Amino acid sequence: MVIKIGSVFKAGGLPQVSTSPFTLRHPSFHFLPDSLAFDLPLKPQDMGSGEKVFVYEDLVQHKNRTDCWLLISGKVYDVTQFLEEHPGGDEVLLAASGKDATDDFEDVGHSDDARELMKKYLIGEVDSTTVPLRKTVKPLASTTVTHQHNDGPGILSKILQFLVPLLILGFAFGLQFFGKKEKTET
Ligand code: HEM
Repeated sequence: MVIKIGSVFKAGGLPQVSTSPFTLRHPSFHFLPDSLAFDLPLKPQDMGSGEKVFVYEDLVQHKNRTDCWLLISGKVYDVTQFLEEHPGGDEVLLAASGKDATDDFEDVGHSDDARELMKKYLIGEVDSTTVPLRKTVKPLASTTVTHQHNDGPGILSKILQFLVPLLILGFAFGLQFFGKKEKTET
């Protein structure tokens, strides 16, 4: 039976770690008598700096004007008090809550001051194993179409432009030649 050190359990909707600073008691094994219950030794760095560890699903419950959390680069920020002050407006923050907002945040190109300010709202981090993978795959159709435009029809139409007049010319000469031949025979 393997337990990942640093895994999170929820009690009353909130993730919890055991009260002892370097141990974590997993509730999945609550059926074990206390004498058999095991505490996993945790190194201080596993605990972070006393920050809470959340699961990704927790974010869904904090995406409104009175309770707004952001997930940026694995860290969770409670920006409820910052909504009104945010220079980019509250709407963008609300739209970026309830999901991984890393790309939204980075796309804006926030200043160093903004990154410093973030620390004020940091409340914990998210268990990375609970975060869905980000989709970065480009649609296949667009690459195929570009490819076809460059090679396929381009070359084919050039060949046809050259061949069609030649064929018409050959056909005309052929008709003339056979027409003359028939006349001389009669
Ligand atoms: C804790 C999180 C955040 C903090 C502390 C923060 C802070 C700031 C600050 C200080 C600025 C002023 C410009 C600068 O110094 O870079 C700013 C601008 C802006 N932020 Fe944020 N921001 C946060 C998250 C986000 C997120 C998730 C978005 C989502 C798209 C966002 C969108 C914007 C936009 C659109 C602007 C305006 C940029 C402009 O007008 O040039 N911010 N933010």
